[in-house]
Amino acid sequence: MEPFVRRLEAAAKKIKADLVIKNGKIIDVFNGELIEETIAITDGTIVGVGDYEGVTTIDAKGKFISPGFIDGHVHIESAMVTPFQFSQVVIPHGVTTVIADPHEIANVNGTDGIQFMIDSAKDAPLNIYYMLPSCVPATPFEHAGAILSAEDLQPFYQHDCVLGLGEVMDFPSVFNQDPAMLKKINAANLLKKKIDGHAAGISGDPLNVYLTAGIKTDHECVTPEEAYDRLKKGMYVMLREGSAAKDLVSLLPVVTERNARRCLFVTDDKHLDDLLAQGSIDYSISLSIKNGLDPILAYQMATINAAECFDLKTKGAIAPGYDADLILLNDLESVDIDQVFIKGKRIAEKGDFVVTENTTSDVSIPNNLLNTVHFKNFSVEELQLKSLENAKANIIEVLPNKIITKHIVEEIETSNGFFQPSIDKDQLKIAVIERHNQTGNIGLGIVKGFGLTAGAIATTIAHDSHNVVALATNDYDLHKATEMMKDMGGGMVVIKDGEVLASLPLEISGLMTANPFAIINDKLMDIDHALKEIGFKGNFNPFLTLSFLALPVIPELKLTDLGLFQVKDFKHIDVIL
Ligand SMILES: Nc1ncnc2[nH]cnc12
Ligand SMILES: [Mn+2]
Repeated sequence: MEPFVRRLEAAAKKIKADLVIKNGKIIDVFNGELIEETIAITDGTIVGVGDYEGVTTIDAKGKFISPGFIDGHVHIESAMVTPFQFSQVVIPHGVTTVIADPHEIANVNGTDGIQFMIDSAKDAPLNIYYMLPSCVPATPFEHAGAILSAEDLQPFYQHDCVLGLGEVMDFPSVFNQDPAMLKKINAANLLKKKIDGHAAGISGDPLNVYLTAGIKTDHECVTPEEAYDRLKKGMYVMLREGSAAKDLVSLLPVVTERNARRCLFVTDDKHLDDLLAQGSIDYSISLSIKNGLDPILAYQMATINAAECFDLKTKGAIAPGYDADLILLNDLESVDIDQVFIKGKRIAEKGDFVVTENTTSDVSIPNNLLNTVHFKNFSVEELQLKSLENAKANIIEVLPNKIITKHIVEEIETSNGFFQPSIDKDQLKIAVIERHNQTGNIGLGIVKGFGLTAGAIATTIAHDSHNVVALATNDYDLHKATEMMKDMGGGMVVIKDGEVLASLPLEISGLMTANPFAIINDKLMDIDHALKEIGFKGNFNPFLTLSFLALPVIPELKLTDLGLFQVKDFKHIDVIL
């Protein structure tokens, strides 16, 4: 019997459902209530909520049953693992669907990177949808490993997993009607696809340009006022709780019974160790409830709101015709997950991944995604920053758990005509080394707020162009750290007195590794210990924070391979005044 007919027969109780789940307290996301009914599932689809019998019966024993959680905006690469591995990490946390934006790997390997992410997702039990990278490179003020045009993106719209155009970050290119950007936006609108926004620091009338262009979401709000302004204009607001950007609690005051349906949860960028230790959207729910949000609103934000934002018509609810992506919970407020089902199949139990038929992705890594760190050798002297006695400088000040930075001006120490990093003043040297096109570009700057007392750190995760970004207390360790990036083919490294204290190779585009996530987590622990040896005491993730200092579309002051960049005026400025 054809599956569709089987489902109708099961719905009509003319045949038994494949599976029924009895005695559960179901979250009815439409009425916002708990209902005690039986869920009938056939061919992975919910065919009935009511009084049903099934070939197999699961007794939920009074547990709560939620629709599977949806992460509305995530860069999978930021977890440093492949989509297949990523699904094994997030499913035990109740995430059954993600909308991902592969612009990280696209900035390194262009369309080959996007294709790899789509192929790698096919093996994964997690429902992975993609938004196509709209800004590669993010701005004209940096060099990435690719330049993606509307023509490059067009073929990918044929994939069912592609929902639309990913976060439009280059606001001036929309505001000034740059032809290349308008072509990408028009293509998505003509195909009636979704378009994600990124409107960091933009409010009031200029924001109308985004909405008029069809850009309907934003994940960059850092204040309730910004969120309110976006909701008023018809935007969906994505409350972000990631590893570097933790904006959820400060945004919660904007959420009311009346507007909650236009709010959803996203992680955006969450490191593997945070996902394993803290969780994903499950953590966002529990954190929201802990901070006073009504539990039902929180579960609606994590499920049906995200599904409706992206027109996923069979996701986000426990109702006939919806996919049987659901979670059994022991407790709603603490989001204590007992079992996770995807399309009616039990995938995770008590926080562990239930072995499914395929536990390793059989997608091989294309060669051109390996060994992607290319830059000419340079001397330590080329890392020096010319300065004057008693000079002042434009300095990037980092804020814990934020990806925005402050632009401050301070007096710096100078000797022999060059800037001297100062541990007392917490003024460290930062460098961005272009690694894709052998341009030889080295952007130099000064950063405050990391508090390192020795050594250097470097990584090839440097949003969004993913050049090498390095931070140091001295030029020798800075040079060694950047050299290690080339030797390792990308990743993360901690250096002290010329020695490698800890490292994590990321062989795929310098962003991810195909190694099992457990191995990566151990190496991240080693890195945490090594960070302490160079004096890091902050309550934030220094590598993730460092990785955002090269992203010139997030206020206030950032650094690209072309130099210091003042975001509000969208222009480069000198370091030394
Ligand atoms: N929040 C963000 N905005 C733009 N690019 C990003 N890459 C990773 N996170 C990002
Ligand atoms: Mn963004």
